[in-house]
Amino acid sequence: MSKEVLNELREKITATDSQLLSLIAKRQTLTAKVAETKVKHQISVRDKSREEQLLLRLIKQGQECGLDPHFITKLFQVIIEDSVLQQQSLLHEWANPDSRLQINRVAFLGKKGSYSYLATQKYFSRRPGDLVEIGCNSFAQIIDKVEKNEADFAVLPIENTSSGSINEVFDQLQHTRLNIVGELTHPIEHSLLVHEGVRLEDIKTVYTHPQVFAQCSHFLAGLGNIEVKTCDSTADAMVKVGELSAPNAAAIGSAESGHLYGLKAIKSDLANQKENHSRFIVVASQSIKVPLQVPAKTTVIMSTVQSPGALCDALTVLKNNNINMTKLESRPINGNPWEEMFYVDMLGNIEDGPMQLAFETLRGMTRYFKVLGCYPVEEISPTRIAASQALTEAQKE
Ligand SMILES: O=C(O)C(=O)C[C@]1(C(=O)O)C=C[C@@H](O)C=C1
Repeated sequence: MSKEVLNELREKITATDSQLLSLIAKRQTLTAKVAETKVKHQISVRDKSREEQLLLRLIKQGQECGLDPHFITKLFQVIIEDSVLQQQSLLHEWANPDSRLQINRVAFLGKKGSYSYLATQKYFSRRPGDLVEIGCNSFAQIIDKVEKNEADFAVLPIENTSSGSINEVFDQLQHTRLNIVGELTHPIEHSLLVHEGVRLEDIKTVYTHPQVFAQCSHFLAGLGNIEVKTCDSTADAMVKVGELSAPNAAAIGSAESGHLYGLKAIKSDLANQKENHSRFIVVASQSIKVPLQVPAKTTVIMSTVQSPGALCDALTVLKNNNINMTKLESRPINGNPWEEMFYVDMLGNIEDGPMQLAFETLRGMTRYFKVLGCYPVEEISPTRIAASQALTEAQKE
């Protein structure tokens, strides 16, 4: 193929991609109007049966043009997820006009390129206002920035699918007056980052964050006799290796961020578990109002009385009010040996009748009870039934 033919084809692809972008933008304008209508008529943002119909039709239509049903499913799941999140964030803005800021000052762990930095970018890309990044060295410093009004929000990692709960963050939440106003899940894809030309067998020292060390322990054990040096964040690990001229050092971090420090990924997918995701919470001084059309989560902390079955009794209150608990974590109470503070995440809006009833009962039977926040659920489970149904139908034809 001559170079001119290739160039001509590429120009056509570029033009087609531009049309695709315009169509996606047009779809977004339409879904924003849908959001307005839903607010007026108090209809839920998510309508899974509409999504199913939509996917079924698209898969069929796509097949007529020779497009793979798996590809169509994946593509539209992403488009619908974006549409739901976009609508949720519009509804949130309309319900909380005072929280709309021109500038969002956000404190997070590490520097440019840390996973918390990537999560911050992702979360605030959907929100109005410019982002001012405030990189911090510790969780305590992050919380302090918001408490002293030097930052409007803090983004904190709370749990990871490989290494579990991040205890230090739970402990910070015990003592702060800040509120949880949001959450997000971000894929954590660890790569081994080195200077150009460095090979795996040259590496003698790996710089990493302790949580990342835990998440990649199998890979690191397989490297044999190497020295592991811990850093405050993955970005610090990248800075360190970026500055070192030694050809035998590597950092573990996101490949996407490695280039910020002149580093290149020589090995990816280092985590013990393939599905390696972190859940982050967003905290602020003021609580927010979550519109009833948006799926919500509420988080509380409580300490129960010291009697047999006290925790079980407290959780039964949730069960009796048909409240679905999504996480239960316990942490020691500082200064009270063998006593525990329980963190409970549950699905539902704090304004729901059953939740109010449950909290009233819990306040009366626990030693300590505090709502940490009610916030929109940001995890959008893709509509799968429709996809598998359509695939079966397509195979039959
Ligand atoms: O049709 C709606 O009700 C929409 O909100 C739009 C849309 C979509 O993007 O197609 C998004 C969310 C709903 O779950 C269903 C469909």
